[in-house]
Amino acid sequence: MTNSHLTTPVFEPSSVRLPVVWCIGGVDSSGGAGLTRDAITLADLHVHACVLTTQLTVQSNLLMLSKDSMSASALNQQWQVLHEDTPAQAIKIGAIANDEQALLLCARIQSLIAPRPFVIWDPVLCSSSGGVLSELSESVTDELLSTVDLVTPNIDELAKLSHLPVNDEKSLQTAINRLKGKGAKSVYVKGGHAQWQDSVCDTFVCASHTLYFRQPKNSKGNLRGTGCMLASAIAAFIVHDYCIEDALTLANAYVSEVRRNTLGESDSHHPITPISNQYETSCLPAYFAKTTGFPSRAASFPLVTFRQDETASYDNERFPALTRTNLGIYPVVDSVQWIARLWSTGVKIMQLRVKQGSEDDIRQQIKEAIALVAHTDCQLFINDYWQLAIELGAYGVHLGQEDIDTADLNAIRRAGLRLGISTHGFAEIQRVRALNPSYIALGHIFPTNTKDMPSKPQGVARLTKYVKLCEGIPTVAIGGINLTRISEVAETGVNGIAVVSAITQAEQPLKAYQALAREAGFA
Ligand SMILES: Cc1ncc(COP(=O)(O)OP(=O)(O)O)c(N)n1
Ligand SMILES: Cc1nc(C(=O)O)sc1CCOP(=O)(O)O
Ligand SMILES: [Mg+2]
Repeated sequence: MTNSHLTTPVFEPSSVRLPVVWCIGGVDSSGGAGLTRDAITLADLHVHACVLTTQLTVQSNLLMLSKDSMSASALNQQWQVLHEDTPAQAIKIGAIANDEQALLLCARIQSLIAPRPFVIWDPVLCSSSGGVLSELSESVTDELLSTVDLVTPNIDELAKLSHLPVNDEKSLQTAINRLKGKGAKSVYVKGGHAQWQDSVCDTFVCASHTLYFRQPKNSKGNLRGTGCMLASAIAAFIVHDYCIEDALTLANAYVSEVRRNTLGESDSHHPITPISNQYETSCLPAYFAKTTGFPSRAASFPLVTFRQDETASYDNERFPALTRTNLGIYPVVDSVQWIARLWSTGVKIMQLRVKQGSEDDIRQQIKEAIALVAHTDCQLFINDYWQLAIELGAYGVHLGQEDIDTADLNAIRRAGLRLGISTHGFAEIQRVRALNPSYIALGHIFPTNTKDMPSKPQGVARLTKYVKLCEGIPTVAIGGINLTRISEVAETGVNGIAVVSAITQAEQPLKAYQALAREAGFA
């Protein structure tokens, strides 16, 4: 990973009004955690925070002195007023004082009309300064678990919620399954306290898949409120319309960046020293979180994997570099006839993406396409058929996310083939950066009719951020790019622009290629 700064403007302008997140939790008088931390985090990430107070806790950085809970009716009143005045796009729940408050919240959330706001519960049972914040019965805890969309326990909280010991990978998985059995829709476990791990590995489990987010272990200082920060940041990225996987990746990167900004890179800080007089706080080193805005350092982003052992089977070496990285227009075509038609334009990169035909026909097309460009400087990539590409000596292979699980990446690299991989957001980019491919494709930028896409169009503002995050690895933009849109795509600094229909559906494809190249400033 590089240490470069991603200096892109923060959030793409969506609307005049800021999106709204409701934070429901306790006031921490020290300002280290709780609602204050939530509101600071949300403001830092361009979100308006409404605060619904469950309790007032009197805390210093070291200890909790007292707490006073709101009545459920006072909490209800806060909800009612805001519901009419400033509805939430997401709700972040922190410390809930008692069963009465919890049941009120469950009833309120369940009565929200679809599409209801995304609800995250950070089940802070104890404060990091010591002291119990939440005393919930098992049945009420279970009701909450099945009501919210995402619960974000640390290891100790997971053990308490599941009533199971958590002390290794297996018991962690068993405890997560127990929460799922109780109706939890998705669970994000913070691995910071997992002594058995040699990196900090957070685990996300939902109905369809599991993701792991890894950061190097950081023994520096004890920054309070990072759990609140993480859950609030997830809510912020959700209301900025990121999918859950990207919101988690960004929130993880955000906390890592704030931590580094506050505690620095070295271990030369003063450890927090116990104090003799519990009311005397002036000698405490002040670890007041220094906010950073949208995470901007590539090194702050976690490594994302879809299996615990995902990287274990990789050689961890780079794939061969592209011969030239100023790629220009990258035609993606569905037959060798197109390759024959286009190579004479001087095109620097093409892809054969055949989706129909017998195995013999596909083999023949790949063979002919390789022969056609053999004595040119056109870098030809074969989509999907990595075994044939190796066997027939292609220049490179292009694979999608699902292919990574089944293709033998080491065999592709050992055979000397270049590898391009598709991505559709921050989580996938972080998965793929670790593989050191020859290029990373970033899609789909605009709506496309060529392929059914499960993800949303990314837009140019996000593309700009992706290009910076991929620094050091060539990038290719794809999806819905045509003559009208191409110049703004080229301005993001992407190395190549892949198109299907803008060339193959054009009346005069060769002229269309030239016009696209001119408009993008590549000609
Ligand atoms: C340059 C480029 N980017 C993305 C894709 C999509 O590849 P993949 O995810 O493998 O999907 P299919 O193309 O196989 O439908 C691509 N082909 N080229
Ligand atoms: C094949 C493909 N892959 C995409 C991705 O985002 O991974 S978008 C896409 C279709 C691109 O076609 P057009 O240029 O006609 O929009
Ligand atoms: Mg493919």
